[in-house]
Amino acid sequence: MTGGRENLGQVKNPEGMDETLLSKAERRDTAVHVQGLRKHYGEVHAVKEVDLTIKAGEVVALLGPNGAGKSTMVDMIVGLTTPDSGIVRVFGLPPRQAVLEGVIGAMLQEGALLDDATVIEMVGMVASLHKNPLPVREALRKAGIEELARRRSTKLSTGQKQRVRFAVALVADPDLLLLDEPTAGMDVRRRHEFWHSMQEFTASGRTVMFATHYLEEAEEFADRVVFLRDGRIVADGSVAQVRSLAAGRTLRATISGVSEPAMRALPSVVNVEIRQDKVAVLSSDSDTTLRALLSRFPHARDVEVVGVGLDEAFLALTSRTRTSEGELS
Ligand SMILES: Nc1ncnc2c1ncn2[C@@H]1O[C@H](COP(=O)(O)OP(=O)(O)OP(=O)(O)O)[C@@H](O)[C@H]1O
Repeated sequence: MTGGRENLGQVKNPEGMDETLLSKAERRDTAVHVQGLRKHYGEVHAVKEVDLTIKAGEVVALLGPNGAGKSTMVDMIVGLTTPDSGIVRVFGLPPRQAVLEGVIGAMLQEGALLDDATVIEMVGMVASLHKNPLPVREALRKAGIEELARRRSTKLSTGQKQRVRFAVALVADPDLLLLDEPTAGMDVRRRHEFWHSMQEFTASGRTVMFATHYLEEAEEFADRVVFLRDGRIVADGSVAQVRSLAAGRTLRATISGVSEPAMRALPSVVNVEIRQDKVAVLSSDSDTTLRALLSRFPHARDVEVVGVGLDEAFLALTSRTRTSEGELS
């Protein structure tokens, strides 16, 4: 750590948890700091004890199946949902303060638009709430909706509404953009335009965290992928790690009397599924795994090796338990 640290001690934050104060330099370099975050709704534990740090300038995709807790996480980072316990800091600030200071721009799934206002009026209203907003026309241009400026929100398509929400998020000229399924409802061309605008934003070194169901988007636009399942981070790695996993192969075979630990013990095995005597093994190096499998189980029958799609890699990842470091192996 560099100099300038103001306080190295542990303090009690308002939620009653210990928190290490960040130095000025760390506050500048750490876009999101989440520690021991939990949220439940009745019986449902939407987010369970999540720790996450995002450095300034990172583009992070939050992936996970329906109900994994992605929106709850995003809502807590934006300050719309209060955690049961845990800490959230955005560039060292509590979420609501970060929003008020224009540090966070958010584009949420259910972000309401005013029926009677035009697009330019809505974005203008939000701009007037911030200290140093972008000129409204510039926010519209960046979101690719200049031509919709005089349109009322009742006359917008789903994809157009998403882009208006994007302009609302951009107009604060934030350091961190939080996006919850930003391209939902957009066709392929609009999706590309959207991500093009986003790249313009990230090129200036700003931080983005987006929740998505689309692996291709995560692969193409994120530096880092965080997988959530059942309210926990089950994997956290660079896009290169995910790519190498997706470049793996599945070996299928029929092996009588097979056990999961025996299959997991084979080299380069990432995931194992067994149904009766049918085995499917996800491998990051299928040649090595195949040689070991045939040597260990010479009676294996119907052996085949097939490519793994991103979807399969994703399912394998989200069905695994987290390693001690939380990294992809
Ligand atoms: N306001 C709420 N009241 C009750 N339960 C909720 C509420 N919000 C979320 N949940 C529950 O918490 C869990 C996590 O939901 P969340 O919306 O965070 O997941 P998600 O990963 O964003 O899902 P999706 O991809 O479907 O949007 C789910 O079981 C959901 O039903």
